[in-house]
Amino acid sequence: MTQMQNVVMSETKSEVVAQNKPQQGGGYISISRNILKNLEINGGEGQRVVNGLIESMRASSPTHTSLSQDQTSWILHHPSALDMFDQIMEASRGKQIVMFLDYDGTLSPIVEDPDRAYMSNSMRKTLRKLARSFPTAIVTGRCKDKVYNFVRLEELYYAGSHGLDIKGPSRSSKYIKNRKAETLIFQPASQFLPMIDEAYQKLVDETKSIPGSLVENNKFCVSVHFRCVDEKKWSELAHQVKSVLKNYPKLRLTQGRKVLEIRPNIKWDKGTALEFLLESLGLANCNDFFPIYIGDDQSDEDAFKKLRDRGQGCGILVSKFPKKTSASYSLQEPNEVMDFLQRLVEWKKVSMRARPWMLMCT
Ligand SMILES: O=P(O)(O)OC[C@H]1O[C@H](O[C@H]2O[C@H](CO)[C@@H](O)[C@H](O)[C@H]2O)[C@H](O)[C@@H](O)[C@@H]1O
Repeated sequence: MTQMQNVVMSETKSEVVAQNKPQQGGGYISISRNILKNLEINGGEGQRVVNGLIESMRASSPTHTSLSQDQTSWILHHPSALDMFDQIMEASRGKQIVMFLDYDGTLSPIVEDPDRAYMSNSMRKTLRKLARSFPTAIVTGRCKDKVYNFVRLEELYYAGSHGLDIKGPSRSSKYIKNRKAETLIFQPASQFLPMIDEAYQKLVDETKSIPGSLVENNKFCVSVHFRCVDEKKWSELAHQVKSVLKNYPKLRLTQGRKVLEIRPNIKWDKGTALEFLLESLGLANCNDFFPIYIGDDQSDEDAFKKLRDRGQGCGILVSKFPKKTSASYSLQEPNEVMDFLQRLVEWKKVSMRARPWMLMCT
């Protein structure tokens, strides 16, 4: 391994198994969502709800190995964005491409220690070029400052805490014409800050007895990681999280990759953040733009769905295995994301050479 920390190789498949396990009334995800919905809205119904949460956590255990959906049929429905590159570019013809990128699992490989989820230098170089070619935003569950420390590019938009903390580029890019965007700062849940801080502290205290658990303060949301927790302890952890949350009906619980995420119970997610950013770019009400959103996690589904509902652009899911998704295309891992972004930059260069007048409309 060349990374500073071992990249987690085995987990994705099992998570996907969980999400595709067929159940009455829909796939695993919908059942899991109902469970979470209960937790969110009613504050839960005691043991039954906690059991549901544990089941959902357990379903992503590495001991589950069989896939319920055939890889070949899934890839037919979600073909590789690299294989479909020309078709995607054809669909964007005459439109301004706008790039939205998730961070963990998309720009950086999944690792055990969230503080060491470094992005490679070649990915950084690629991103820099990308931002010179198209307006580019990072949309992440991480707190904005933390993700900025990993990415370190001033020319990007950053939407941290699942879009609850948005900031425009501090260095201008020739492709960002809306000068107001450069001073953009938006925090739709700032009144939740004291509550989140308090809940964070309580979650730290409550879960400290569980070896391997890690509570991360992402400013407008809190992540309780269980990637390094022995599966036998997941039930205890779920109980602890639930017992803290019952005192915070204004917070809701969602689940990502081996992580429980606690956030304000407001209608704001990566999808609404995407819409907000398009608006800030002055693009929301016109048709001549083409948003591309690339992400790997459950929270990215809100953005994929938003694009589908608007009938604009496309979503690309980063996954090696079949997953229920609203994205149209797939890429297997961050290295493929980098290849795709590099091709975009090249494509832009070539089309500028061929049609320099295009500079007028990009
Ligand atoms: O929206 P994202 O950028 O994908 O952020 C979602 C969560 O990402 C991070 O956790 C995930 O990546 C870690 C590092 O690879 C991994 O250890 C963990 O298991 C994953 O869930 C981040 O640490 C969380 O705070 C984000 O909510």
